[in-house]
Amino acid sequence: MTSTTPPPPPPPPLSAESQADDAAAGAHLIVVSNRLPVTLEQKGSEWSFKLSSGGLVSALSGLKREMSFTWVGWPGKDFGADDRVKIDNLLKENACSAVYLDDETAELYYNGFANSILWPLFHYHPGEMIFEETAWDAYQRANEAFAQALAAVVKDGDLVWIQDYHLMLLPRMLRALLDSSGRRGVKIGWFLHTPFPSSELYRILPVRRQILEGVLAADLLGFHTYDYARHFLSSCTRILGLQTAGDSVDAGGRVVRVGTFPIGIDPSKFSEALQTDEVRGRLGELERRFAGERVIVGVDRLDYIKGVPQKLLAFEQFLSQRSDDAERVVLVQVAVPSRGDVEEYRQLIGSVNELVGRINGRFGTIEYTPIHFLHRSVGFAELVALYAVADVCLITSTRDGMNLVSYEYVASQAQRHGVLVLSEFAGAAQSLDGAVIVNAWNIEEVAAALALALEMPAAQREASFRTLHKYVAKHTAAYWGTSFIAELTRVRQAADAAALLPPLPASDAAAAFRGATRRLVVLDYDGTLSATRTIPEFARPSPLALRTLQRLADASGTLVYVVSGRTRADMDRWFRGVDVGLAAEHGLFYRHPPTAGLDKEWRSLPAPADPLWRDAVLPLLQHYAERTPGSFVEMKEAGVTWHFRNADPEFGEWQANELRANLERVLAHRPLAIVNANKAVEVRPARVDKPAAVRAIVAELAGTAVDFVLAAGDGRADEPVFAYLAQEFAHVPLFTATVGRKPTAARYYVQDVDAVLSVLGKLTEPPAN
Ligand SMILES: O=P(O)(O)OC[C@H]1O[C@H](O[C@H]2O[C@H](CO)[C@@H](O)[C@H](O)[C@H]2O)[C@H](O)[C@@H](O)[C@@H]1O
Ligand SMILES: O=c1ccn([C@@H]2O[C@H](COP(=O)(O)OP(=O)(O)O)[C@@H](O)[C@H]2O)c(=O)[nH]1
Repeated sequence: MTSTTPPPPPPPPLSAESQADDAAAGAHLIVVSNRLPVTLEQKGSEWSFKLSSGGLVSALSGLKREMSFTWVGWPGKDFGADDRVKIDNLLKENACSAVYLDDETAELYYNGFANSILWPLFHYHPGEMIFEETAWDAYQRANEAFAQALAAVVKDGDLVWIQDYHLMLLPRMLRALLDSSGRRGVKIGWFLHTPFPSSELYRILPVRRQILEGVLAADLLGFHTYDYARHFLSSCTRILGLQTAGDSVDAGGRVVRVGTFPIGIDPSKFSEALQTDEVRGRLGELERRFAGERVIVGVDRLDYIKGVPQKLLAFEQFLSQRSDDAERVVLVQVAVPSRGDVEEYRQLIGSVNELVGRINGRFGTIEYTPIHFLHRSVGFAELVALYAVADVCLITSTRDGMNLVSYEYVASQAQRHGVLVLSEFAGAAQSLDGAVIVNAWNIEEVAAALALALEMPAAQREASFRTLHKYVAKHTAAYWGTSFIAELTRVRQAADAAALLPPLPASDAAAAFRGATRRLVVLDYDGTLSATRTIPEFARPSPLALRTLQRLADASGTLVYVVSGRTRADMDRWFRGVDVGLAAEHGLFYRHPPTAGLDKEWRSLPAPADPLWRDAVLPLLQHYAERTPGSFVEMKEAGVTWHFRNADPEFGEWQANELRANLERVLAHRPLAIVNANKAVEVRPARVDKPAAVRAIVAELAGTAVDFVLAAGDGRADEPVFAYLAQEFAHVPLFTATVGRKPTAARYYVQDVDAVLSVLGKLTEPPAN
């Protein structure tokens, strides 16, 4: 080991503040985490408060200038009523607020569910997972307690940032409470600090749906790496059947943004500590202690995800390959005790102790102890001195959300330019270019990497260090916090409009209906009058839907049109005997109701004639149907549709993208439209769409002084209908509604198909009094 001179001053941190949106300025941020980052101590009858340091606390330091914030979390244990009052006051003075959980709930929620079910599953250890209903109940209770506590402090326009796997039901529970109390413009973000596993593993979880649905009520979901985000998106597609893009989930019409925000540290804390007398003094002592030896450092919570046994075995292998006269190498392993209440962690301690004993017994001498094993936490000065003295930092996590130790080592190595040997299974491996990346399960490979790291020439170490340091200095905890909050502010701007969308006021609509004499009702079919089904044939109108439509049609002066993408044949069959007008194949064909006083025959929009287009399209669609199990081709009179609702959802989307590209090539310059439908790709004559049909219908009703209009639809094809009606009937009582709350051209929203039928039913009911 060479001696160490004081490190150079730290490079200036790159500002992340510039990222913060202007829109975020002045907003109030509420950070929610399982544990409040505080230590509460009682002296006599008084309580004292100390803020702990940590990644999140550092992250918020970057936001303090932009906004005020409050921290909401569990204070670590339950307190009696008298103490609660004092503690609440103390916390309030320090911008914190406690969520109290009784000790049994806290134990079952934290150790029983979060740490015994979600933690092992998310880290690819399903074998360690023990699912118990009582723990799940406690998890729900604890999340509900958080929701109640938050609902008491959240105000209109606040930003709420929820942390981690402990609180995955909270976004949904909180959203429900905020909606029911009429709070507006609250933005909810959620960040996962652990990995999100492959959907193949995630689907083991008995409550997999509830957990996904819980977080999907947020506006922005953050992950450390794109891999984790990708796995999450895939689970949403496979388990909930939702449509996803690379950066979002369509949660029933509400777009939830999914992004990657790799966390960092506050590197100046380490570079500044290295200038202090305490750390320099300790560093000098360590250098003397390890003179003539090379030092490898390991710092991990003693958790099965950290791969400590793998690290010890790799070190043993490395030692076994060294000649007797080679320079001595020691491993200083800090193993911070963790989660001792959980059985798997207790077992780990036993096996690690055994390995340390065996290796020290095998390679140790009176003068030389190969492994210095510290089963305890160390103070900050000691930790920084240890990082600084080490020639190599070895991280062998078998899975790890990020791993901040790797960043901290880099931040402490300005002088020595030590080598970081980092498991590819830590999130940090995706960012820390310049580290020696290893498969932690491959003992030979890790042993070889240790040899390589210890022999690496100074110039190469320096070059690697520069790359690593540049990243760590820029992607700080503050940068992480600021980027997430800036994005949360941005994503919500579009969603705000949808959040402000009012529900269709059924009684106002009924009053206007009663007051009118000539009424027009335009209704989409799939997703509006009938819930979407896996097989299109099964989506027949229910007896209730048919009864409701007939009652409407019976109201004198009321013209009801069902405007659908279905074929004339389907529409004819399904609505036989019901006195409604129909539009089929997205408006290509339409027909007036018998009560319109017009000829009842099907009419057709003038579609461009190109009789041969099917010859070009059909073989291509059939080719995709054969190659995509579960998909099929539906022939319509004028259009043709390839459905993939029943195919593997990801493979289906992939094939649909490919098919669209091929169709665009084959159909270039033909008067045809390639339409992205819900889990389907449709080809049909161009310039035929629903608003064109509604326009034609209205034109043919000319002379009819319509004095009430109601329209409802759930899809993208219905949006131009709403826009057209708003323009055409600007001076008439107009009730347009999208099904499901989302950005829309409609004036209102209706929750779902049942709610649509209920609103339609109310129109013809006699007034309440
Ligand atoms: O306090 P414990 O329950 O014992 O656990 C400590 C923390 O472990 C997890 O940390 C994760 O977050 C780090 C920062 O994002 C990341 O580097 C690491 O890979 C993760 O394991 C856990 O998510 C926290 O809730 C715990 O407090
Ligand atoms: O005795 C110690 C040794 C380390 N650490 C800190 O524990 C954190 C570990 O974070 P990491 O992301 O590596 O893993 P986690 O434990 O969160 O899974 C780092 O900030 C370390 O500095 C600590 O608190 N006490």
